[in-house]
Amino acid sequence: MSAKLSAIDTAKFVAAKRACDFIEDGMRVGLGTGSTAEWLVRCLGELVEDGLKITGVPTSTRTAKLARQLGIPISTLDEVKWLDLTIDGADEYDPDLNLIKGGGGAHLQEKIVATASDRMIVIADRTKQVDMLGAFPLPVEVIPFGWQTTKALLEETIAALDVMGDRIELRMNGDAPYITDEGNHILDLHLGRIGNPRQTALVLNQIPGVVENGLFIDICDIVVTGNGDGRVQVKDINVGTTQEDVIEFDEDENIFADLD
Ligand SMILES: O=C[C@H](O)[C@H](O)[C@H](O)COP(=O)(O)O
Repeated sequence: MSAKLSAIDTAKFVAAKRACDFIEDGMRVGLGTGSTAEWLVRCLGELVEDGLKITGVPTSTRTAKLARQLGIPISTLDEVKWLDLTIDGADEYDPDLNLIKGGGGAHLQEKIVATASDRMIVIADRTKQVDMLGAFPLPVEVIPFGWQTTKALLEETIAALDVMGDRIELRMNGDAPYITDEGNHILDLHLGRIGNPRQTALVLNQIPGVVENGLFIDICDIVVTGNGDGRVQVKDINVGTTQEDVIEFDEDENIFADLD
C-alpha cells in the first residue's frame, strides 16, 4: 500500500485499476464522475500514454476537463451513439447491483451514458455496499421552474411509497442552489430505506418537473469493490460470480505524483 494514499483512496484506486482490465483497444468508454471515477480517468490516462487507443465519453464537465488534461481522446454521446463500456462510481449498491448515484450531481448524464452502453461497471470502496438502498439521500434532478411545487409533489408521492423517511432538501452550493451541468437543481430525498427501488424510480420520474432520479435499476452489470489493503472483489451479476484479486502497485508510480 502506498504511504501517500489513505486506505479509502487505496480502495478506490485498486477498484479503478482492476476495472481497467475490462477495457480493450478501440473501445468507446463512458467515463463516470466523482472521486472514484477520477481514479479511473487517471489510470486510463496512463494506459493511453502507453498506447491504448480508446474514445472516452465523459459524464460531466469535471470529468471532461480531467480527461483532456491527461490526454485521453474524448467525444460526445451524440457522436459515438453507443458505448462498449461505462465505468463509474456509486453512492450505494445493493446485492442486485441496483444503485444510488448523483452524490456529485452528475446522475442525469451518467444514467444516459450508462444506459447507452453494452456494460456498466461500478467501482467502489466497501462503504458503498448496502443490504437495502436509501441511507444515502436519493438525488432527484428537477428543473428550476416551479421547483417548490415539484418538491411538494415529491413529498406527497413519497408518503405513499415503501420508504422510511420523508425529508427533502434543496441541494445548495454555498448560499445559492446547486446547479447541475444541465442547468437544473437537485432535491435530495432522505428516505432512510427504499423498500421497492424499481417502483420508486418509476414513480418519481412521472412527476412534472422531475428530470431524472439517482436510482439505477438493472443498469449495472459488474461491481468492482476495492479494499484498503489492495484486495478487490469483482461481482458479475449476469454470470453470478464473485472473484477476488490483489492489486499490486508501486507508491512511486506517476499516477500519485500530484498527491503530495
Ligand atoms: O454524481 C456523482 C456520481 O454519481 C458519483 O459517481 C457518485 O456520487 C460516487 O461518487 P464518489 O466516487 O466520489 O463517492
